[in-house]
Amino acid sequence: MGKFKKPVPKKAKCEDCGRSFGNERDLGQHCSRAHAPATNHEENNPPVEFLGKDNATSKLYIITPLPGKGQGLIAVQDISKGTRILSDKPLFRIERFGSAPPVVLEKAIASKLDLLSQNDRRTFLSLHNNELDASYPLTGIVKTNALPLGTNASEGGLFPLASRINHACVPNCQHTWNDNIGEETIHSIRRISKGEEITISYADLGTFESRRRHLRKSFGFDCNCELCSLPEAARVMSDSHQSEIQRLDELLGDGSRLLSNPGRCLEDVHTLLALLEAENITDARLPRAYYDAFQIAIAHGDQARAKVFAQRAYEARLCCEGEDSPLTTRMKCLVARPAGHRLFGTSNRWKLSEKMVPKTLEGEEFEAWLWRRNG
Ligand SMILES: C[S@@+](CC[C@H](N)C(=O)[O-])C[C@H]1O[C@@H](n2cnc3c(N)ncnc32)[C@H](O)[C@@H]1O
Repeated sequence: MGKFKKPVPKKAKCEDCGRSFGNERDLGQHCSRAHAPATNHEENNPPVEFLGKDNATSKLYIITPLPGKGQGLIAVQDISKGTRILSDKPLFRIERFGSAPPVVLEKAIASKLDLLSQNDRRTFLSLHNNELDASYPLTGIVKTNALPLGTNASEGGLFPLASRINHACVPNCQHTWNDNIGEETIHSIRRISKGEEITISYADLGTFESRRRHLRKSFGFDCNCELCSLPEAARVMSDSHQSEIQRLDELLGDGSRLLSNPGRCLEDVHTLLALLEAENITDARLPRAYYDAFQIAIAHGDQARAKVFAQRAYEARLCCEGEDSPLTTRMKCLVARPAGHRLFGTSNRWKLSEKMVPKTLEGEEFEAWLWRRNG
């Protein structure tokens, strides 16, 4: 199974947006949703105000109409970073639609609905439908709202609450399918103020133009989030960061490079992290980058740095997904025993015991050691 011992499998591509996903490095989400053109929200979904049921006592959010967006979730109190805002069971699961004809999909969805309680069926039918084509209303609802059930998922889920969350290009929440509990979790990845909208990203889409094209074509709206509203000069700068983030992320998926040129790969992770910070990105790409650094270190026998990277990956994963997520649990085990990773022993180039994490270094000096910047 060793990613870097055997040739790295070619990354699968999201059928919808073409973004790579699905190798074991991709611990985060790929394109989150099925895609469909727009229709008028307010017509399809009469406004309802809904109090966050998972948090009925603490009232973290309400579901309410938002100008130009249909419905969405608004925080009704300050929410600290790393909070599980909600955890949602799917109404039903459905295979990724691929290229099946709509009439077949419509039938498949109808047979799923037959198995639901009247209440759940009503909830499904109340979800937003972006499709202009009224001939396949069930397919439209699924395409607008389905979230993938995992990174390599062949299935998507329809959710009463999570499917109500709107998109932002730099969102304040991470959505994750948690296979341990069989629910979609939504975690705050930065502090959210009372009155702020709760948002997730429907896909990591790169530059302003590519985001705009994709969101218009697939979801029928023009995004006016903070990132998409930057003035021209700032947007040019952000676009160059976003492109570089995508390039480095792809590059780090090349396992053979990690074996032949670990120093350069580590440098790339360091650059990637700086760019994520510059773009205020604290989503699942953060733990993934630290996990990349962990793998580089452990593949070359450096258990000391691997331990530090594992700890950082664990903390970032915990924030995005919570303690009960399979990936958080896995990272916790690797913090305890970095050598438990299958790549350990691939090479002894940087061999260093776990006990060799320097105790006297702090701040910049520690970072210089960690990233091997001392020559
Ligand atoms: C999964 S639904 C989200 C909930 C939806 N707003 C509702 O009323 O149920 C996705 C749809 O919400 C709308 N939407 C999501 N994010 C948006 C945004 N940032 N700006 C405008 N509309 C948005 C789009 O119509 C999109 O197709």
